[in-house]
Amino acid sequence: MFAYKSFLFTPGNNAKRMEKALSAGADVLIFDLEDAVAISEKANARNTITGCLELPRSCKVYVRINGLETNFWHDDLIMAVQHGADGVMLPKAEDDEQIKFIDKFLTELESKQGKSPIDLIPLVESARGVILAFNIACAAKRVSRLAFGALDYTMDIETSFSGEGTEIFYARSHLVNASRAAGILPPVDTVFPGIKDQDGFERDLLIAKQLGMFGKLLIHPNQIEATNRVFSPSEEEIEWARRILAAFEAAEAAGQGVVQVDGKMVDYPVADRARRILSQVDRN
Ligand SMILES: CC(C)(COP(=O)(O)OP(=O)(O)OC[C@H]1O[C@@H](n2cnc3c(N)ncnc32)[C@H](O)[C@@H]1OP(=O)(O)O)[C@@H](O)C(=O)NCCC(=O)NCCSC(=O)C[C@@](O)(CC(=O)O)C(=O)O
Ligand SMILES: [Mg+2]
Repeated sequence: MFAYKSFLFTPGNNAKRMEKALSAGADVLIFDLEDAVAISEKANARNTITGCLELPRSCKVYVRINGLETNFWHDDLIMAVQHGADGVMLPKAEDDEQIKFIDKFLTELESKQGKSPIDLIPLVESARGVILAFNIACAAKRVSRLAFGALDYTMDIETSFSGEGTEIFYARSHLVNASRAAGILPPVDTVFPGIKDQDGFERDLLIAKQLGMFGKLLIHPNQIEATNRVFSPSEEEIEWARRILAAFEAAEAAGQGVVQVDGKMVDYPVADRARRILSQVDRN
């Protein structure tokens, strides 16, 4: 599974915006049936998304279904599988039991409809979800990665979303650690609500990247460019990786497992990081 960088949410009852989003440059669109759609609009949004899923597309399209605590999730899932969504996002993901339940439902639905398995991204956005993140990540093979929802999470832990990252430092790091331990892709970071605060947004991207998260949930097209840029290797990183690998491979050929480059020690983990950067360049 490829590690996508930019995931743009678009409300599922707005056909014009969903259609436009298809060419906005995000790796993934998330047509939303949950918190961006009023209760009275849920059935209309499901029909509107059905139409948009039929449109030709060069990006992936996921559907954020309603949570298992609602009466909507069942029809949401059937629509997503029936109309060829590339993945589904489960909001308010709290534990592995939920994931196993969804996985079983999807497996039965896919075999009935002769469809291949759809990707599942649990959106972790509560204290319980964070503490059980490892169990959630291991609960089904179709879970490619976790996503973090800080707006609901900060409400759940009775604080507020500062935009500086202080109050979500632990949750972000815990999701990174749980994902690595479970052997799945790094988690996708939370939305940043300040759609006019480009500097704050870019700072938030860099903090998330440094903590080991990869990719970001977005709420506006003007957040796509910075996200794709920050989560792609920079020219400096590519040049550094090439230099490190050349020096390390020469040292290794001479029977050494460690060498100094630019005044810093380079051993296997550093060389592996350089290889990972260059392999991401090839994939991009
Ligand atoms: C905020 C606002 C209403 C502002 O609208 P405005 O109209 O004032 O924006 P403008 O700047 O005037 O738009 C300029 C041009 O961009 C187009 N355009 C704007 N937004 C677009 C878009 N999203 N998709 C495609 N196109 C778009 C627009 O159509 C126009 O196109 P055009 O007319 O052609 O020029 C709008 O952005 C919006 O609805 N955002 C998505 C909100 C959403 O999905 N929330 C749920 C997911 S988060 C969540 O649930 C939290 C979480 O669960 C998860 C977590 O945290 O990670 C948690 O718990 O934490
Ligand atoms: Mg939420």
